[in-house]
Amino acid sequence: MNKIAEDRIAEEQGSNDIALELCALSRTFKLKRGFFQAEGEIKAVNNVSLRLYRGETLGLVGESGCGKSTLAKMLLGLLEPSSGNVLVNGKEIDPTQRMAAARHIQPIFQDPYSSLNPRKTVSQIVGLPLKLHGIGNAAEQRSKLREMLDLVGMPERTHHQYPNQLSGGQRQRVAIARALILRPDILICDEPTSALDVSVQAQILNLLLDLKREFGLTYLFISHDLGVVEHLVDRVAVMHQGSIVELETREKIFSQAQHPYTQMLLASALSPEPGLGIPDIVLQESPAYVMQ
Ligand SMILES: Nc1ncnc2c1ncn2[C@@H]1O[C@H](COP(=O)(O)OP(=O)(O)OP(=O)(O)O)[C@@H](O)[C@H]1O
Repeated sequence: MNKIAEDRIAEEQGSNDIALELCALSRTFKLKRGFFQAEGEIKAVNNVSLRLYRGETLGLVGESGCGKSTLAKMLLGLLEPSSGNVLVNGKEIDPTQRMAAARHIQPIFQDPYSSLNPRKTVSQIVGLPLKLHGIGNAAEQRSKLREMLDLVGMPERTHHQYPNQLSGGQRQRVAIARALILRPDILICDEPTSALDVSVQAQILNLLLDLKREFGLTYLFISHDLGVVEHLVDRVAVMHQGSIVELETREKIFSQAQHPYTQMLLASALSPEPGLGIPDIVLQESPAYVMQ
């Protein structure tokens, strides 16, 4: 989909308030010579331009290795783009100003266990951003902390526990509380439920929906699970080999997908064969679909 189509969607939504803008973002990795591979480079993200409108949930889907996490890291200022830039609320992210960007944009990663410090308690983990950013005095910090832990459904008895004493779902609740304690506008959710049991997945997704309403958040929701995406997002961007090949409203993607790769993703998601997954197809060049 091109920019004109994106602008049309913005018009239909009655919004051109842009929370996050990616302008021709690319990231190349150098590949060292190895046993199975020659020296070279890989364009993990190739000239991606996207806008997230305030209050929307944009799904980013694509098979493993298509560049979703690389894109997410650049949005969070954790990885420098090879070219292009990222604007958060109209201001460019400078990777050296990560602290400033953290007030507006926060991540939730797939594996809450590895993203939580095992030597800190729940209260220490969630309270740390307030301390680092010098927000409020000690009493105010304690009250914000309790309020946030309450909102994400962490009972008081867990507040002094360590990550290894929590369930997977509780760990993800802690990660969500930590992401929200600074009251950011935008959450980058990178496969936030794929490490969880199915029953817990639904609870965490519902929590994310409730918090979005409560705080008026904007979400970039990265997932390979089209079932989850269908229930959660307003628009879907389909990524293939580093590029966005289709970007449309959820309704259009799920009922009238145009790009052959999107059609194939949808077909494999519906496949009755367990474990079939998404085949790694190589598309023929179809420049008409590639966003400029
Ligand atoms: N630090 C790195 N050095 C070299 N190549 C990298 C590096 N990080 C990612 N890549 C490559 O870039 C491509 C995109 O990787 P990325 O992790 O962004 O994909 P992904 O879509 O998030 O996959 P998954 O869903 O499996 O997490 C892959 O081919 C990967 O091997």
